[in-house]
This record gives sequence, C-alpha cells and structure tokens, in this order.
Amino acid sequence: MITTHAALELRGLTKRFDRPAVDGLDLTVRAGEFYALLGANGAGKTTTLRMVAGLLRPDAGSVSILGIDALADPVAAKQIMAWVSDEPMIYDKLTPLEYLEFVAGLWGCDAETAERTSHGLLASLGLGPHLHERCEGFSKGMRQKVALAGALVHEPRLIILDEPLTGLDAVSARHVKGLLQDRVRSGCTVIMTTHILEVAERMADRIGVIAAGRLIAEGTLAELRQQNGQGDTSLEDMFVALVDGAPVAA
Ligand SMILES: Nc1ncnc2c1ncn2[C@@H]1O[C@H](COP(=O)(O)OP(=O)(O)OP(=O)(O)O)[C@@H](O)[C@H]1O
Repeated sequence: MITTHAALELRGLTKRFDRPAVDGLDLTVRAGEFYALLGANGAGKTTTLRMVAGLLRPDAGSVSILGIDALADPVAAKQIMAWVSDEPMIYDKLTPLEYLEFVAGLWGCDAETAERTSHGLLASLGLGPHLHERCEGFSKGMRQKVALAGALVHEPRLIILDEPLTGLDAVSARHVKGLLQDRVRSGCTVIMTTHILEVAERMADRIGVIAAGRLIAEGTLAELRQQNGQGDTSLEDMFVALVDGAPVAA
C-alpha cells in the first residue's frame, strides 16, 4: 500500500519528571526507513519511545503513527506498531511457539496464519531447535529474541526497538539485524535506539541524535559528516562532539 503519511511524526512532545526528560521534541521518520535514535544515557530516548508506544502519557505534544493520532486512538495505533522494550517480558511457562500463538490470538490472527508466522519468525531468529522448550530455561539473549518474535507476530508496519542488540552474541545479533533488514525491505519502518554506533552506521538510513530531550542532529551518515565533521570523521567522534561539546576529531 502506498502511503503519504510519515511512519512517525512527533510535534512538541514533552514529558517532565522532576525535570524535563523530553523537551518539545519534533521528529519525523519516513515510512520505509531504518532510523537509529542515538543519545547519551538519560538523553530521553526511552521516555520518547514509551510515549510513542502508549506506555506513558505526554505532558504536551502530539504523536502520529502512519497518520493515526496515537493519543486520541491508541488502540488503532498499537495495532500497526510493535514495541520491543530493553527489558522484555515473556511467559516463562510457555514454549516460544505457545507464546507466539498466544500473542497472535490476542491480536485476533487466525490460527493457521499464526502458526505459519510464528514458525517463520522463530526459525529466522535461530530458535528453531527450541520451539517446544519452556522459556523458563532460556538465556537472556534467547528471551530477548522470543520477545522480539512476539512483537512482530501481528505483522506491524512500524517496529520500535529499545536497545535490541544489547547482550546478544554475534550470531544472535546477526539474526536480529537480518530480520529487521528484511522487514524494512518489505516496506516496514524500523526505529531503534542503540549505543552500538557501528550498528547505526551500518544499518540506518538516517540517524537522529537526542540530547536533553531535543533533537540536536539528524541525517544520513554523509549528511551528519557534512554538518558536523569532515569526510572521514567517524560517527563516534561526531557523536561525542555533539553530545559532549568536544571538538570533532580530524
Ligand atoms: N519513571 C521515571 N521517573 C523519574 N525520572 C525518569 C523516569 N524515567 C526516566 N526518567 C528520567 O528522564 C530522563 C530521560 O531518561 P530516559 O530513560 O528516557 O533516557 P535514555 O536516553 O533512554 O537513557 P539510556 O541510554 O541510559 O537508556 C533521565 O533523566 C531519567 O532519569
């Protein structure tokens, strides 16, 4: 389906705890993009994404997901998006296959489609040999992959992930990256936070940098280099310079 709407449009998004965590944030992610959201610890990335996912009410501002006003119609917004937290929760007593079929059932997917989708997702994440084992014996990385598969089972068009690669071994990280790239190729939008700058550098179509709850830089890697460095400046050097005010290394 051709859509003219942005995948995500934030306008004046604001959340304050004892001090501002997200401070009038304007952000647009186009449909079909792989967008990496970077920022130092405490910059406001998770708070932003939790508001997008409908887990936290903004103090002000708007959230539009593929043209749907997520604050006015959170159910419709959730139906077309996936949220994968950095601390995923799954049901320990279920096997991965049971868990995915349970989640698919909550979304109202028919049983045959749910079974086919679940098998495909779990296999693509390397969990094929563990389909019928209870999750309670799984490692943290395996649990993370089950949670990711569970978030994708209803075929969301916008996939939002908070630090999805932390704690994954190289093979698992490659499985997750491959799955996300496949989704982007099939027309989905992926927004992900990461502290692994090499991942942003290699995978993202565009990169946004947040500091103190505001977008301080955005663009393709080449655009960021043009704005903030030189032809061969690394993303790490640019990032440190942007968030720390340090001079860009030559
Ligand atoms: N529930 C909360 N109660 C009070 N303060 C909070 C809460 N959640 C976040 N904050 C504060 O809001 C600010 C932004 O936090 P947030 O978790 O969004 O940052 P982040 O960019 O995701 O950081 P990190 O990279 O460390 O995960 C921080 O100052 C944090 O202490």
